[in-house]
Amino acid sequence: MGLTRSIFGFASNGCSTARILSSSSSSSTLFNRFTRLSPPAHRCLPTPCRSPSFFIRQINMQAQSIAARLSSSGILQTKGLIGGNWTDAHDGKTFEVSNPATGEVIANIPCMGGKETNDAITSAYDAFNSWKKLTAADRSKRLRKWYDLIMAHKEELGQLITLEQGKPLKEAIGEVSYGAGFIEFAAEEAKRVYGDIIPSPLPDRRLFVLKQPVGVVGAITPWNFPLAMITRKVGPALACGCTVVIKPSELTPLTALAAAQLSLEAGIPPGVVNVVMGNASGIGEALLNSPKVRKITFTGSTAVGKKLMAGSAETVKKVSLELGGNAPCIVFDDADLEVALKGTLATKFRNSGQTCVCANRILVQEGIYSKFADSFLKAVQDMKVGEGFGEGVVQGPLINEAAVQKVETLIQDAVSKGAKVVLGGKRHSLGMTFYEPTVITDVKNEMRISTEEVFGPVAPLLKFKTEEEAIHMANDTNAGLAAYIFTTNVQRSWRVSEALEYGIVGVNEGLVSTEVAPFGGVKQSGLGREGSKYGMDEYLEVHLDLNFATQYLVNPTHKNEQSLHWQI
Ligand SMILES: NC(=O)c1ccc[n+]([C@@H]2O[C@H](COP(=O)([O-])OP(=O)(O)OC[C@H]3O[C@@H](n4cnc5c(N)ncnc54)[C@H](O)[C@@H]3O)[C@@H](O)[C@H]2O)c1
Ligand SMILES: O=CCCC(=O)O
Repeated sequence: MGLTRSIFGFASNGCSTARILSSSSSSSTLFNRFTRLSPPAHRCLPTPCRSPSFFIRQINMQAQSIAARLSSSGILQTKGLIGGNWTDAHDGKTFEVSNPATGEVIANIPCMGGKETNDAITSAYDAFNSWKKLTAADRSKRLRKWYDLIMAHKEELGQLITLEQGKPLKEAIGEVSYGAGFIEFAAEEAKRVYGDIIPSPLPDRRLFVLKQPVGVVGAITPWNFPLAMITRKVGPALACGCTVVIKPSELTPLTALAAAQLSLEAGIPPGVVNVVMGNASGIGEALLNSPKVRKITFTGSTAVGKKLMAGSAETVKKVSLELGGNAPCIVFDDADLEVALKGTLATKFRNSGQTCVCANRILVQEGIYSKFADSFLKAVQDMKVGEGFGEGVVQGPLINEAAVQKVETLIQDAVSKGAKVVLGGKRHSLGMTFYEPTVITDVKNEMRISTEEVFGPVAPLLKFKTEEEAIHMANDTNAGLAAYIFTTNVQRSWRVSEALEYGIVGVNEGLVSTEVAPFGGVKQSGLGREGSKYGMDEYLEVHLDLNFATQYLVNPTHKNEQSLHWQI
C-alpha cells in the first residue's frame, strides 16, 4: 500500500482492493500488461475506494507532474457522464486504464454496462426534445465554444492522449487540433442544414423537403485516435440537433471524458452528451435493443462493425461504419523518389502503424524497386522509438500485448512463405509493447500480411511489373478504405485513381485525412462518410412536407378537386 499514491498527493487508505491492485512495481506492471490482453469487461473490479479514483502508481517524475497538471486543470474526469452527472457504475465496479508505454495504471474508471447505458439513453432522449429545438445559430455557438475550449487545452489533452494511448506527444497534440477541427467545421455547417423546395406538379400544392435530426445516436469508438474518432461523430451529430451516447474504447476513455467535461463547460446542456464505458457487449446490446436509439455510428474493426450492423436490424436503425482497411501504396517507376518516400513513410508509420488508413502493402514497380527500397530502409533505420513523452521520439509503443502478438504472427507467416525481414522484425529492447520499425521484402499479395490489416510498424514491400498488375493487386481485397499512388504522370494519376476501388485515394500524398473532406470506405471498410458536408447527412432524416394549405393562397374557396396523378 505504501507505494500507492493518488495524484492528489495523499495515500489511499482502507481499500483492500487498492492494495491488491498496487502490489510491487514489477508485479503491478506485469499485471497490467496481461490484463490489457483481456476484454475490459472481464477486468471489472470492485471500486477500490470512494475517492479519488485517479491513481498513478510508481510513475516516473515526468508522468507524475503531467498527471498533476492535468488534474489541477480540472479537465480530468474518471466517472461516466449521464444526464450531466458524473456517475459510478451501479454496482461500484471499476476497470483500470493503463499507460501502454509503462504498464502503469493511470486510472480506475466505472465499469458500466446495460443499466447505465439505458439511463444514458433516457437522458439523451429527454435532452433531444429541447436540443433539436434550439436555433441552428445557438447550437453553432455552443459547438464553437467547445472547439475553443479544446484548443485552449490542446497541450493537456495531447498529454492525456500520450498517457493512455502511447503516441508521441507531437502526434497527440496534432490529433487534438485535427479532432477539434471536426467540431469547428460542424459548428459552421450547423447553419447550412438546408432543405429543398420541389416544383409542384399541381398549382395549389407546395413540396418542401426539410432536414431533421435523426434522434439519439449511439457512438462507439476505437482507441487509436481517442479524441478525433469521437469528435468526427459528435460534432456533426450535435450540429444537426441529435444527442449522443458515446462509448469510447476501454483502453482510452480518459480523453473522451475530458472532452465531455469541456462540452459541459461550453454550454452544451446536460444529457446532450453522455459517456458510458466498461462492458462493451453489454453497452452495445443496450444501444442496439433500444428503439429510442435511432442511429449507430461505429469506428472500429470490421468484425465488430458487422455485429453492430446485424444488431441494428431489429429496430431498423440508421448505421454508419468506419471499419478496417488494407491500404495499398503504389510507387510507380516515374514517381518522384523524394515525394514517394516522404508520403510512404508518413502513411506507414503514423501512430506506430495503428491507423486504418496506414499503408498496409507497399507496391513498388520493378524499375524503381531497389532504389526505393534502399532509401526507405535508411529512413526507417533512423526512426527513434520510445515513450511518447521522449525527446525526438517518432514511434511509441503498440497499444497492448495482443497487438504485438498479431504483428509477430503475421511476420512469422510471411517469413515461412518466403518473405525476408531486412530491418527489425522483433520486439524492441525497450520491452513492454515496443516493436522495432520493420521492413520486409519479397512479400506476395497472398500472404496474411497482405490480406490482413497489420496495425503495426511493419512495411511489407511487394514488387510489380505493370500498371494493370498494380491495380489488380491493389483491388484484390475485401477492404476499400484508403489507397495511395506516387507518379509524376498526370494521365496515369487520374486513370489509376479512378480504377482503385477505395473511398479515398492519396495521389503523391500520404496524409489524406481532413475535416473538410469526406472520409470513409467502400466494400467491407464501411458505410457512410465522416467529415465535410457529407458527414452531416449521416445525422439527418429527409422529411417531406407536401403542403395543401397553399390552396388558400390560390383561392380561399378552392376545393380539393385535383390529386397527384398516382392517387387518381
Ligand atoms: N475506418 C475508420 O475510420 C477507422 C478509424 C479508426 C480505427 N478503425 C479500425 O478500428 C480497429 C482498431 O480499433 P479497435 O481495436 O478499438 O476496434 P474494435 O472493433 O475492437 O473496438 C472498437 C470499439 O467497439 C467496442 N466494441 C467491441 N465489441 C463490441 C460490442 N460487441 N458491442 C459494442 N461495442 C463493442 C470496443 O470496446 C471499442 O470501443 C482497426 O480495425 C481499425 O482499422 C477504423
Ligand atoms: O484510424 C483511422 C482514422 C485516421 C484518420 O482519421 O486519419
